[in-house]
Amino acid sequence: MRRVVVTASTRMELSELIPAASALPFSGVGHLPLWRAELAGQELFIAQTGMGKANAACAATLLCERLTPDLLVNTGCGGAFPGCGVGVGDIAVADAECFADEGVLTPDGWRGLDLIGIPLYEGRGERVFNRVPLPLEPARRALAHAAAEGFAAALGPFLTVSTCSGTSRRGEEMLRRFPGICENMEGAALAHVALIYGVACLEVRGISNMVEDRDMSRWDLKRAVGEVQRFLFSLLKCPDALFGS
Ligand SMILES: O=C(O)c1cccc(C(=O)CC[C@H]2O[C@@H](n3cnc4c(=O)[nH]cnc43)[C@H](O)[C@@H]2O)c1
Repeated sequence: MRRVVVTASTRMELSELIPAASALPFSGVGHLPLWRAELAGQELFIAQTGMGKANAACAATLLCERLTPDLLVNTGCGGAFPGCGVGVGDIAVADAECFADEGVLTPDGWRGLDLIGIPLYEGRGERVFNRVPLPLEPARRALAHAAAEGFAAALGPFLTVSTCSGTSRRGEEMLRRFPGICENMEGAALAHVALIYGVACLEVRGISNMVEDRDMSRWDLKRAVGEVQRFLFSLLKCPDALFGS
């Protein structure tokens, strides 16, 4: 039976998926709040990682060590960069993840880890500095599934940050570092651990806000996490869409 592990940083981002999948609490994987279900002939684990890169990397390591998943799916909400093709309530699918804060601030501006010359990951013919590649086929199948099921969605690179971009100016600065459609706080860490363990990784997020001057009245966390969980549940019920036929 194929094993799929879904992660999100907060309980709110899993609040509809857990009951929809009839998942039950499962203990024994470190400190992690975890649920287990069987869905469409697959074993599904749903884990709450906590917010940010440190929590995400710790959780992903535990999950890869203890559960040896066939696929790691990271979900939750995220901010969309204006003009990238998605808005609040839409779905963003990652084709790569970038550690967008890791680098050097030089007198001539910010530079990525290639300036230092020491990769974050080296192996299987790859040297990864800031940009962690994600397997393209699961991402393309997820995008096609979104279109088929009537969800507005876009595919593109995601940026993972420690400091959320709460101004348009900061958002523009981040896009000068790396092209991207969606900002978040965990994805690159999960993609990085999945790469180390050789586990396929997919990231799908619901857009809760635009990356712009911070105005919480324009955010819709509830709609974002609702849409992405409905989308993800529909995807998880279709092993062909998840793994290919
Ligand atoms: O209060 C704020 O200014 C604020 C800024 C960014 C995110 C939050 C949250 O409460 C959610 C954190 C959670 O959601 C992801 N997320 C959602 N939108 C963004 C964003 O624009 N930039 C970065 N991360 C975002 C993130 O992955 C966290 O897990 C509050």
